[in-house]
Amino acid sequence: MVSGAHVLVVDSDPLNRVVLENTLSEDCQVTLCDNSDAALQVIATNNVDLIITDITLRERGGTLFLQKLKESPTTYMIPVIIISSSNSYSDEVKGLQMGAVDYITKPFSPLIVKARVKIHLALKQKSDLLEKLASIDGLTELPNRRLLDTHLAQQWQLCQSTQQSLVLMLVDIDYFKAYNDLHGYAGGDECLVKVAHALELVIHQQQGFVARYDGVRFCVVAKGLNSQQVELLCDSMHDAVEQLLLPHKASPICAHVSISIGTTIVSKDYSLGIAHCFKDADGALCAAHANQERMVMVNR
Ligand SMILES: Nc1nc2c(ncn2[C@@H]2O[C@H](COP(=O)(O)OP(=O)(O)OP(=O)(O)O)[C@@H](O)[C@H]2O)c(=O)[nH]1
Repeated sequence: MVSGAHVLVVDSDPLNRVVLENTLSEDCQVTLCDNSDAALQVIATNNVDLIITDITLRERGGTLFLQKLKESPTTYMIPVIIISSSNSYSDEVKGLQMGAVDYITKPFSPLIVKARVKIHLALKQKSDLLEKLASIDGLTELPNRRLLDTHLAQQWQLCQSTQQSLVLMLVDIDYFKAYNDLHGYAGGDECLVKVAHALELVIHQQQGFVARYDGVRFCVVAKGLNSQQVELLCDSMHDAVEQLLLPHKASPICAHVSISIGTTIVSKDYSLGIAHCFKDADGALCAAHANQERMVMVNR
C-alpha cells in the first residue's frame, strides 16, 4: 500500500464503513462519510488520494456525486472505486464510463478491496509524479512555462471578475552571456538556480507565483498590488539577487550578478488579453536594459 495515502470511504451502511475502515486503516489514513454532501466537504478541505463509494447509479444522487467529482478541475484526478449492491452489467459499464476506475459488487471480499485499492493508489502516485514533472523546470525546479500559462489564465479570470490588479513581470539576469563565457555553462547553471531560489523566496512571501519563462528570464505573477507595492516588490527582488554576492566581473553595471525587470500592471483594460500583457512586459524589460534602469513599469 502507498504509505500515508488518504482514502475517503462514502457509504450509508455503518457496518460497511467499519469493515472498510478495518480493512484499510492499517496502511492508509481513512476518513468515513455516510453521504455524498459530507464527502464533498471533506474533499474540499483535505487532500484525498482515493474515494471508495457505495453510490447507486440508478439514483440521481449517485450519478450526480460522480459527475461532480469528474467535472471539477480540482477533483477529476482522484480515483473513484464504486462498491455497489447492484451486480447489473449496465450499472458497472455506466460507472466506468462516468470515470470510476473500478467497480466491486457487494458482498465484497476485504482482501480484494485492499488489493485493488493498492493498485489504484500506486497508479495515482505515478500519475501525480508525471503531472509534477510535466509542470516544473528541470534545472531550477520552479514552475515551467506550461504551469505558468495555466496559472496566469486562472489569475487573469479571477482578477477580471474581482476587479483586482494583475501584475506580470519579466525578470532577466543581466549580461548572462558574458557570465557564461567567464564561468562556463555549468557555472551559469549554478547561478540560474541560485537566482531562481532567491526570487522564489521573495515572491512566495508576497503570495505571488514565479516560473522560469525561457532561457535566463523568469516570470512573476501577482495580484492586488498597486504601483508603489510593485516597486517595493521589485526592490526586494533586486536586493535578494544582489545579496547572493555572485561575482560578475564581466558586467559593466554591477560587481555582482544583477537583474532587470519589465512590469505590466493591468487594473482597467483586461480586454487587451494575456499576449498583449506579455508584449508590454517584454517592451518594459527592453527599455530597462537600454536605459540601465532596474525596473520599467507599464500601467494598463
Ligand atoms: N548556463 C545556462 N545558460 C543559458 C541557459 N539558457 C540560456 N542560456 C544562455 O543565456 C544567455 C542569455 O543571453 P541574452 O539574454 O541574449 O543576453 P545577455 O548577455 O543576458 O544580455 P542582456 O540581456 O542585454 O543583459 C545566452 O548565452 C544563452 O545561451 C541555461 O539554461 N543555462
